[in-house]
Amino acid sequence: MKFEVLTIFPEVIECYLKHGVVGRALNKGIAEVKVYNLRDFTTDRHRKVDDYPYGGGAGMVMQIEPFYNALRHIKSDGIPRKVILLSPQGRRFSQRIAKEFYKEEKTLTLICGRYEGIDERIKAFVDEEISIGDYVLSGGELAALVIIDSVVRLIPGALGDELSAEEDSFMKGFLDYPHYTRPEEFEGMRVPDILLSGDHKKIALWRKKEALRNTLKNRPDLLKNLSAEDMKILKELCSEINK
Ligand SMILES: Nc1nonc1C(=O)N[C@H]1C[C@@H]1c1ccc(S(N)(=O)=O)cc1
Repeated sequence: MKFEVLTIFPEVIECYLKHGVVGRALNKGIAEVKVYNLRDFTTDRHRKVDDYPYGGGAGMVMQIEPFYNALRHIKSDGIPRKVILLSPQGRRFSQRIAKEFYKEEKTLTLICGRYEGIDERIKAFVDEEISIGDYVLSGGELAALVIIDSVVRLIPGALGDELSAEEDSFMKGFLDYPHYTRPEEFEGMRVPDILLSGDHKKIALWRKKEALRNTLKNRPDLLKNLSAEDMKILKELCSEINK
């Protein structure tokens, strides 16, 4: 899986790519990220990337030319890619969209805006606009990293042998179960005995029940299309809660 990021702060992206799951995936060669500094695609000696907005108003707007020059350079290889603009106005990103991007197997070219955004004419060169949430960030770089991280986790081998993306909570369609590790007791709070029992079948059932409990409490909207087994567990849980 290949990613390309257009940004005025390449170091923000490059720093994140040195660590953790994404860093290991890049070192293994199962993912590739190319970061392009927009200032390298300017034509003036000040390497200017923004200007005052037509119509007045506060803030600055990113100029289209550096993005256009960068995209023309990048696209000259003729490889199919999906050009994505990160902005609060885009389609809301989710695990489902991460899977969609992964399965498409196209290079994802991520355009990161700053300031008040990018000249509207950028949309003539964009395939899709994506938002990671209903808030305004200082830059699209965090959103680009969210997409890179969540898609890279789906690549076989990215999570290492002991884990798989299928284990991720949102991959199963609901929230995760609680996790514990040593010590067995901390400030009077004990690890649930079931987790110390060694009975893997009962532990799996407990984890499913607690995942459903968390989902019922925090994201009931995710409780749809449950299997008959999960529905049975959910009903038991509801009767316990209503006792
Ligand atoms: N949320 C987000 N999800 O992805 N990107 C997000 C984000 O906040 N990016 C901001 C830096 C840039 C930006 C882009 C567009 C606009 S605008 N003029 O469209 O309002 C405002 C701000």
